[in-house]
Amino acid sequence: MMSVRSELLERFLDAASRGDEQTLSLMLSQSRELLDRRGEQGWSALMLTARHGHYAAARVLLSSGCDTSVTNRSGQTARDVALFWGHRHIVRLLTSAPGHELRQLLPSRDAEEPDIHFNREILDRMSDKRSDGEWLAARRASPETVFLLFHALSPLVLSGAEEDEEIKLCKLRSAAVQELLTDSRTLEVFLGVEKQQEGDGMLAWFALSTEEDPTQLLKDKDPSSFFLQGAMPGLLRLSADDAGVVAQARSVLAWHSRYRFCPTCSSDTKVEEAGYKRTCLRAGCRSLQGVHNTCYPRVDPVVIMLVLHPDGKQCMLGRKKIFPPGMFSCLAGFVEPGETLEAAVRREVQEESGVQVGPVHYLSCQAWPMPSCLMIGCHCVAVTTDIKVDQNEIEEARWFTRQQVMDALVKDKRAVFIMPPKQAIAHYLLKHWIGCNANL
Ligand SMILES: NC(=O)C1=CN([C@@H]2O[C@H](COP(=O)(O)OP(=O)(O)OC[C@H]3O[C@@H](n4cnc5c(N)ncnc54)[C@H](O)[C@@H]3O)[C@@H](O)[C@H]2O)C=CC1
Ligand SMILES: [Mg+2]
Ligand SMILES: [Mg+2]
Ligand SMILES: [Mg+2]
Ligand SMILES: [Zn+2]
Repeated sequence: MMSVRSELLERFLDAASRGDEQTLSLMLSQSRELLDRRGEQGWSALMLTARHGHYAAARVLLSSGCDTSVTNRSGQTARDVALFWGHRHIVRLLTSAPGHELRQLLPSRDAEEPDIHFNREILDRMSDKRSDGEWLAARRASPETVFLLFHALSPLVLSGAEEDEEIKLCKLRSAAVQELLTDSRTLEVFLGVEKQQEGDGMLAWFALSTEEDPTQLLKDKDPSSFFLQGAMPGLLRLSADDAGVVAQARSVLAWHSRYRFCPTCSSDTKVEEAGYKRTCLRAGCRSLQGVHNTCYPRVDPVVIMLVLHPDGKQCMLGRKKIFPPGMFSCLAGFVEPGETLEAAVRREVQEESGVQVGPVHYLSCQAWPMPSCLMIGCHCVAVTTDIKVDQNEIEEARWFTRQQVMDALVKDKRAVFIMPPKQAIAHYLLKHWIGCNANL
């Protein structure tokens, strides 16, 4: 028996083969995700209209923002199919298709990966050492080893930083944390060894965390050290090197604090692999057979996108109620199970602004440890432009011109909105679209 979903798709593809534009439009208005899907033969609706020379039906698909670059199993696009079967009017239509033009509005990627806040990796994680007890014990005992302290997911930092200065992590040595290391309540996560090192020693880093204030167990507490209050904006003020380490440590610790019990059977668990695994203590638990992702730290993928107007001169930004006054940023949303990044971008934009999106282009990503998101940054082009915001999530969404974005970037007095902070990937998506140089 065919599932309802694939039956729907076969009906849609059949309408494309017959050139039945009414059915195509009707079905798309109910379920837009049919647009670029391929059937059992590997053909999309657009390819079928191209195969049979149905001009009007092909236009219906194109005006819905259909992706002209999709290929069948032989690697042919709809345009290739039309060319092969001699439907020249369709070839012409596809060559000048809006999808084709819209795609050109998408800025290309930088040759180098951008150095966005939280992304820098100064440590080699050495995951193969996580189960090597002897090696870990030696690193733990080494006087040079760096220990970071966390309490309620906040790192211990050094005071003294002025308002606009970087906040520094308090890096403790082995001798200071002896009591913490032997306390059974301490949670320990091995973070890795420094990549850039003088000499031939290995400089390892660990994160330590306890439920009660761990500084009570410190030998010689630095009176000027304190736990950062709240994630924002403190974590954004860390240096790029420290921010990368904290992104890793905070996400793993947040996972421990939220997944204390086995998600499969709710029994107690024990920590293994230097803080990277929790194993159920109940013999016979299903999570002990094979590999279960419930035993490992979680990462939640989130798409974040700058929606470009089909005129190429404007972009859409929205604001949540919790944003500081005047700030507008890119729309974002969690990727749902069984969804591609492109589909997630189209769905979230549609849900939050009512705007339909055509082509989507991945640009770059950012670790976002609140508590463990991976922000997947995209540009995309809208195929409709009327905004109708989802009041639950977004207070307001608007189209902004390039000039307005430029004014906001340089904090000109004419600026009509405030940019998201430069540490957020939303800022980078905007800046990349404007094509500014790094000095801005
Ligand atoms: N670095 C940056 O520039 C930005 C980062 N973000 C981050 O992206 C995250 C997601 O963006 P939203 O617009 O809030 O997502 P969203 O548009 O999917 O809406 C959030 C809602 O989705 C539901 N949801 C679905 N899956 C979830 C999951 N795995 N965890 C939590 N809630 C889930 C909840 O009901 C939640 O209230 C934010 O929590 C924020 O931390 C958001 C914007 C900018
Ligand atoms: Mg959202
Ligand atoms: Mg949403
Ligand atoms: Mg969502
Ligand atoms: Zn279990």
